[in-house]
Order: sequence, then C-alpha cells, then structure tokens
Amino acid sequence: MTLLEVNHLKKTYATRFSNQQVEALKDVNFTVEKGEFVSVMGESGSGKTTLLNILSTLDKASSGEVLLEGKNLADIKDSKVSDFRRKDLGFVFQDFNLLDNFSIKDNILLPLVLSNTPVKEMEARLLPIVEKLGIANLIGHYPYEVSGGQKQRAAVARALITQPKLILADEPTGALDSKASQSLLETFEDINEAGQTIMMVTHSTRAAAHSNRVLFIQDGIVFNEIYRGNQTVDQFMEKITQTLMVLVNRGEQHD
Ligand SMILES: Nc1ncnc2c1ncn2[C@@H]1O[C@H](COP(=O)(O)OP(=O)(O)OP(=O)(O)O)[C@@H](O)[C@H]1O
Repeated sequence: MTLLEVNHLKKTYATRFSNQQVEALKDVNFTVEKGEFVSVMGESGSGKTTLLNILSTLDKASSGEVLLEGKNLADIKDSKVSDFRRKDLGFVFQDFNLLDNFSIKDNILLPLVLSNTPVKEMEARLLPIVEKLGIANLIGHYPYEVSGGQKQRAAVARALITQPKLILADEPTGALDSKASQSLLETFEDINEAGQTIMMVTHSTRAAAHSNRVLFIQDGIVFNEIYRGNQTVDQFMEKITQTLMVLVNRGEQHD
C-alpha cells in the first residue's frame, strides 16, 4: 500500500539580495510504500532539507503535490497543520531537539500531552517503547545527564509515541560516535521491521546501507534509486558508494 506519493514537486526560492531564483527542487517524483525504510542522499545543496521541510509541512512547494495516504498535504487547513504534524509524523533530528528542562520521560510524552491524551494511556504507551529502546532506566533523568546515543533514543521514543504514519529523520546519526550510530541504526531497522515507515536524510553511506532503498537527489530531481534486497549492510554500502561516485562524476561534468 502506498503511504507517500510525491508528484512533480518543485520549489523555487527567491533570494533576498538579488532577483535571482534558486530552483532547489525541479521535478521530484517518488512513492514510499507503507513499511518501507527509505534513505535520501545527495550532495550538499541538492535539496534534501527542502524536501524534508515540504514533507513535514514546514514549507510549501512552489508546485506539485505530496499525498499521505492519498490526502493532499496542501488541503490541510492552517488550523490543523500542527495537529497533523504532531499526530501523523514523527521527527528525529541530528541535534536531538530535546527540552533541557524536561526529564526524558516528559520529553517523550510531550506530543501526547499536547494532544490531551489521558494519563493512563500515556503511561501504557510509554513503557513498551522505552523498554524496546533500552532507556527504561533513564526516564527520570534529564537530557544533560545522558549520552548522545541515549538522547537520540529518547528522541526516537518521542517520535514513536504518537504511533505516526511516517518518521522523518534528518541526519539522525550526525552527532553520534560510531558505536552509538550503529546501535541507533539497528534500532531503526528493528522499528521498521515492526512496521514503522521511516524516511531518513543522511550523508552517511553506512547509515543509508541500513535502509531498504536509497533515493539519490541531484540537481533538484531524483537521479537514481537502488534497493537493498537481500544484500548485507556491507554489500549495500559498496553499491551506494558506487552510485555516489557516478553522481559526483556527473556533477563534475556539469561544472
Ligand atoms: N530559504 C532559502 N532561500 C534561498 N535559497 C535557499 C533557501 N533554502 C535553501 N536554499 C537553496 O536551495 C538549495 C537546496 O538547499 P537544501 O538546504 O535543501 O540542500 P541540502 O541537500 O539539504 O544541503 P545540505 O546537505 O548541505 O544540508 C541550495 O542551493 C540552497 O542554497
């Protein structure tokens, strides 16, 4: 079943200091099936953040459409946009975005508090998630008392707690050491195997190699996509590296 459909997405920015326009996305087309774990790669400036911002309704496309379960995001009323973002999407960022003055538990529960979920239900949802993520013993701590890897697990728990249709992750391993990255990627694989659809922007070939499919963006379009299939992480990494080389060579020919 198709969860996300992106059709002819275009985003043009008007620059502030000249009349020039930047075409960040020219014609982006792809679909994501329910239960997929998809990575998006591309050189710096290729439009990955722009794409994530539009998918997460933080920014609007210049033209084209994004459908989530067949529903056009552009049709969501302004008054309902934050509700949509909170209930249907989960976010994981490079720098965790946890609130320093809230305990790990309160950080995780925040989206449910904001949508007036009964306390009993909050508690019932919390336990299995923190146990699965291995942070059950840390929920009374504050973010400054735990490691980067543990902070990111708390952020993943916060993303999962609303049972979102889609998790959007922006460089989730960017601030983690290799051990914590590896552990987070395995967690992503686990929650994906349990049915969670994930879309992750990353510069890391190792991170991307944990997903099922990689989309490569260049010059504002999806230039290529490759599937992991039965490949191991190492085999898929090799394939991703080869595809990135083609991308770099293509870019140099254009320069
Ligand atoms: N608000 C803005 N105003 C004008 N131009 C912008 C704006 N945001 C992004 N751009 C331009 O759009 C293009 C795509 O930027 P974007 O941030 O989406 O790339 P990216 O692939 O996420 O890069 P990175 O990997 O470095 O984060 C770039 O040329 C960038 O300079």
